[in-house]
Amino acid sequence: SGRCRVQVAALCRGALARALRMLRGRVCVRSTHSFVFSECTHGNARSVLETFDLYADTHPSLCIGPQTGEALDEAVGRVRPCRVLELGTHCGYSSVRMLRLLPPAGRLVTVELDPLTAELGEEIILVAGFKHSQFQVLTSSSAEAIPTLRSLLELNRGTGEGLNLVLMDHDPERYLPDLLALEREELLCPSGCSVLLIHRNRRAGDRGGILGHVRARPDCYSVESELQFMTEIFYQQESTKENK
Ligand SMILES: C[S@@+](CC[C@H](N)C(=O)[O-])C[C@H]1O[C@@H](n2cnc3c(N)ncnc32)[C@H](O)[C@@H]1O
Repeated sequence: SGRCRVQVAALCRGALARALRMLRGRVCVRSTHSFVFSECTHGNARSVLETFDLYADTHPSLCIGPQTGEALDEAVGRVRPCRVLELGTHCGYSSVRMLRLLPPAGRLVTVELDPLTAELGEEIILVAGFKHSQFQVLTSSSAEAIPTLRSLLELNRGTGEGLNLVLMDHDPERYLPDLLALEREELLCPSGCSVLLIHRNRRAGDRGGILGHVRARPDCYSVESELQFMTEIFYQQESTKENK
């Protein structure tokens, strides 16, 4: 019974730790949202981003922040994507960063697992001045969202259409399975798609095994750049490459 008590105590500690983590996550979302909502100039995406950065100067924050944000801006400016997928909306910081740089026909689908976070993130994107014709927030896990994207984005198979940019900042454990699902569903644009992976700690050094997958498939993948907090991989189907 001694061992049983120890096991019960360990279970309780695990449950408590999980509950605290969730609570902290929610506190972070609520306080980030209310700070940005009350301090920014509504309708002004730049002011929204500056207010997020101001908040992160003095509070813990899950947003990618200005440094990685600039690397993201550079990628969006270079790719000029028409169709963007973001996994992990959180409060909408990276969504706003990308939306402000999309070409006029550009559209963003962003996926957030937590319903409260999705709601608050969506509100911030609207506050920044973007319209539902430009973006959509899906409240679901990435695994559930991916199979719905073809009809949502009105993509027809075999027409060469697809996502031009994917930003993964949800859960490094999901990076590889979600990339495999995007491949399986033929959602990556055959003529080229940049996949940006955010990594925040050393443990995510192998980006959840995704780099192994990419390096084993040189026919359709290359590693474009590996920055401190962001890795860019490029997908292109061999048949669309010139002068092979
Ligand atoms: C680090 S935050 C994203 C930060 C955001 N890119 C930014 O810069 O503001 C990660 C978010 O992903 C969400 N998330 C975690 N696992 C997920 C999954 N499997 N599918 C969708 N969202 C997920 C979390 O709820 C959290 O809000």
